[in-house]
Amino acid sequence: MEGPSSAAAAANTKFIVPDADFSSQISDGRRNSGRVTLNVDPDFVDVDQGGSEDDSDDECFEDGQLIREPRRSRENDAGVKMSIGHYDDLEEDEEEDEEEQRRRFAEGIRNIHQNKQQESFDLEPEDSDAMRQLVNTAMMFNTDNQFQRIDFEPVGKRKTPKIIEGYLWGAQIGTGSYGKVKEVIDTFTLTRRAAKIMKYDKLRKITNGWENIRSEMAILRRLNHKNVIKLVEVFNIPTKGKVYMIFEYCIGSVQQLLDLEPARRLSIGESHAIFAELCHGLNYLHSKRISHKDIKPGNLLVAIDFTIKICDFGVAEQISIFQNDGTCTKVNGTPKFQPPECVHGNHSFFDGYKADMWSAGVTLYNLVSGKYPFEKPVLLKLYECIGTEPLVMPTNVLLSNELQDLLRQLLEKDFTRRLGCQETMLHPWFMSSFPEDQGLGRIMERMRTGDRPLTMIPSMMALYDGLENEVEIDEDGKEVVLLPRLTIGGELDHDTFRGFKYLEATPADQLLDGAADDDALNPMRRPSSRSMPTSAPVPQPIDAVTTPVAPSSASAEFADASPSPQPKKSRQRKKRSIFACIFRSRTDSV
Ligand SMILES: Nc1ncnc2c1ncn2[C@@H]1O[C@H](COP(=O)(O)OP(=O)(O)OP(=O)(O)O)[C@@H](O)[C@H]1O
Repeated sequence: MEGPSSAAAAANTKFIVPDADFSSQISDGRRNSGRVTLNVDPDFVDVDQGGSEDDSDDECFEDGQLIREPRRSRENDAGVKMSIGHYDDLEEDEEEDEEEQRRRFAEGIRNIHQNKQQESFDLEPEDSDAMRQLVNTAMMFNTDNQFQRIDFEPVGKRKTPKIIEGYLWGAQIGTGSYGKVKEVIDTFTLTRRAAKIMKYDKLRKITNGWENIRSEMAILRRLNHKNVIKLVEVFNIPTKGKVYMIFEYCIGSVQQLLDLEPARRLSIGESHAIFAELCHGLNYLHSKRISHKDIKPGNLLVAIDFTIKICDFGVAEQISIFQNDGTCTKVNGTPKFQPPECVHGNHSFFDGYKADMWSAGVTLYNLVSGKYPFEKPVLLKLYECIGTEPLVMPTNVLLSNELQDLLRQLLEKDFTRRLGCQETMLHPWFMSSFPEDQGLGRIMERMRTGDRPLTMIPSMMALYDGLENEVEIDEDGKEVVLLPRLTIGGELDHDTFRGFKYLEATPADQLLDGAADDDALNPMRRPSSRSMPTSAPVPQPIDAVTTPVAPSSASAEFADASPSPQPKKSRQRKKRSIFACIFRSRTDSV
């Protein structure tokens, strides 16, 4: 499929761009309504929709074609309990003043939108002083019944917060040949995500750019496995000329792990742990008749719970169900990881599954030794080397006989004799275990303390600095400070900034802490296509539909999770800040 020749043409393209129906939907709803709604309550139950959100990700695709899942119109969110700009059910209590200020804030933001006609409100250098003034007016907060004005730093030094399609944008966390990858937080589900941003122009310039992206989306939406990256959502903004793919968030790639090591290699136990997860992911892909064709450490991401996720399906191929083998004809991938049958020109076809196993073999070789089995500075020489030269085991590390045997069988030049995925998983080295401290433990420690803090903090500060403590009334009627004020004098107060702890905590920490009962460590998210993009069963909040629920406490998930015949006295929650929700959410990988 040809890529659209212009943004206008893109708007008519069925592949990514919303169809006419959707265009009219969004003109009613959020996109053109000029409203920014930070819908931040994870307990939110959409009463209008009967508490059951039938927004499975399948709506993104119709007849094999990708269509944009329309965002629900904010006009219908009468049931929203904690969304800036919607306070239909606002209880009259001592906090109304503050709510009033929030409403004023949201109104200011709406003003900006009406004037600027775009989803985000980041100021570019060419923006006028008048516009800046307008933003300043909108960014007023009230801490002690006194308006405060946020002074803009010189434009260019720091961008103002940006919210696009409900995602609050953080910093760039990666770059690929197709575009940038940025960290975002979904303000609906309050989950950390990674957004891959691709420009139409760039996609047009890359050979098969549009085809590859389209194929990546089509393949990814069918996949649901713990070792395969999850595609949460896809949308585009024709006026910006950009396509956005929202993925589950990962803290880094295996390549980054290797780069952190002085010797550029991992221990045998670490390599084994990563290779085992890679094989589980590949086995799943092959069972779905998908050949990845670009397996390498750079395309293995490490999730926050330290599972390995295969990513980058740009050149992956869906093998026809009418083929009884993995025959592929299109050669793609990274040269050093390509098998002889792809680079040597002796074959008119190759087995995609076996090609993946070769790449997995090169990856394993690279993990344990930091070297590549076939390496040459010039591409043609490299290809010749892969096709003809015998495999030599690395000399910088001592490999066990079993590991050497596995490498030989994976890096077998004759693909008909090469090990398949299931055979690999039955190999003695694969099945052997390693001391626990040689597994991913060391990696976990390193990455846990690595440089992946929440990069949206400055944006959240700009939007929410000055909010009061989050308070909850417990069962005895006592006030419990759930989340203390996060800032002192415009600076993050690290002593009270519990979020960092939660963001960095592992599930084991939670158990050790005995904190599993703590609300703050049990993220509650409403069921949504955004947090459950796959075919995972969505809990049906029947109780929530039929039973009137307390406005701010009982979520559908809660209702489901509390089947006790003696209903507990529901907690009365005064208010909840976006910070608290975000820190609860961490990532849905956990
Ligand atoms: N879900 C994610 N979470 C965290 N970081 C990510 C995520 N996806 C991608 N990245 C980072 O962004 C980088 C580029 O992503 P990706 O490989 O998907 O882009 P690409 O354009 O397809 O790249 P390539 O040049 O390999 O084709 C990755 O190496 C990784 O560091």
